[in-house]
Amino acid sequence: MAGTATEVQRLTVLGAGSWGTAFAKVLGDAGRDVTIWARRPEVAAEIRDEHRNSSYLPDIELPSKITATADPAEALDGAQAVVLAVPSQTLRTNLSEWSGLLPSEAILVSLAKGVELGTLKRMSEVIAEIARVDDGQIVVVSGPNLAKEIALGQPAAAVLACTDHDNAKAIQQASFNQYFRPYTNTDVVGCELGGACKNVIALSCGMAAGLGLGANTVATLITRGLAEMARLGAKLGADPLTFAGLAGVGDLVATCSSPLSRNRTFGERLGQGETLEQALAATGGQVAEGVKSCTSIRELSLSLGVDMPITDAMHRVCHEGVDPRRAGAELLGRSQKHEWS
Ligand SMILES: NC(=O)c1ccc[n+]([C@@H]2O[C@H](COP(=O)([O-])OP(=O)(O)OC[C@H]3O[C@@H](n4cnc5c(N)ncnc54)[C@H](O)[C@@H]3O)[C@@H](O)[C@H]2O)c1
Ligand SMILES: O=P(O)(O)OC[C@H](O)CO
Repeated sequence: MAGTATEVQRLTVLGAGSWGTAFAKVLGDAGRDVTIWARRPEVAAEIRDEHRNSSYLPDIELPSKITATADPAEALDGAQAVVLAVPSQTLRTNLSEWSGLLPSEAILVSLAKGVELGTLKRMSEVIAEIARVDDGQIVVVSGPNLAKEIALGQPAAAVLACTDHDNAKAIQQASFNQYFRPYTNTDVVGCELGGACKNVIALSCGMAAGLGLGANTVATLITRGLAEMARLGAKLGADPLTFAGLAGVGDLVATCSSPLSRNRTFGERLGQGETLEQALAATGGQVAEGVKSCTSIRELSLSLGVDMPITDAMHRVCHEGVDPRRAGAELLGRSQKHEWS
């Protein structure tokens, strides 16, 4: 943990969705110069000229420190840190298009919470592969960070995980402000698994709510969800303490209980009887990562021999047409066991 963190003043955020825009605001409110890349030129123009992103964060005024462009080369020019704020399943394609433009020394900051379908890789693994950087150059952001609340300036904390403490510290200094308190951590595996797995558990909690079930059921799903993500983490070398922290319990509680969560809302729609297609159509183009990550995390758990029954149930409801009530009954009817076995 020796060394001095470089001061990061100029950052680029690639992705102008909910979290990319809210995180850019965090950085701007911390006094940093931020350029957002937006896929749609009209979104870039609105951010640059009117300091708003009405598609994703209506009614939020963005700091004047933030500018935007739809040209990735212009966005990345001179960046000391590059924040990747696109969905986990498109990150590989997005990053492949940008990799030749990334400043070689820039710290790469990952906001995405998911496990890639097919490769079963965590986001930092995808970034290291495509950008050809060491893992010490990649900082993972995780924790209870519902974008709208952060954009409103409501107090929240996060974890910045990196194997290189100085790089985590540099992003900590760049993002710390009056309402956003980032902590550093070196457990990248645990922080990424926590962020990806909690989306699947939030689907299940939403589904329970959609079925008219109450707080006991939700608390059971959160707690047993924590147990299954911790089992997966243990198998992959994560620090068990991470799951007791912001990237574990913290994010589970926020995502599984807030109506602002896209994953919880998605699950609620399924619980109310909507089909996958109907629930997808209602997302307004915003990503509910758990819908795809339930499949990749399930495959990962099967390949490692880790029991993840809630994740398995969510995969079967989302992708095998199993009725939520039946999935719930099957979860309850599994063989009896010790709490920690
Ligand atoms: N929204 C939150 O509260 C929040 C908080 C923490 C982490 N996250 C994570 O951050 C990541 C991004 O989430 P978000 O909320 O900003 O998502 P979003 O759906 O609001 O925005 C996604 C952004 O990616 C862009 N994009 C680029 N290429 C794309 C493609 N091929 N397909 C779809 N979109 C593409 C979109 O234009 C959009 O600007 C996710 O992994 C999410 O789990 C979100
Ligand atoms: O809206 P969700 O369900 O993608 O959750 C957002 C964040 O990950 C909460 O920390």
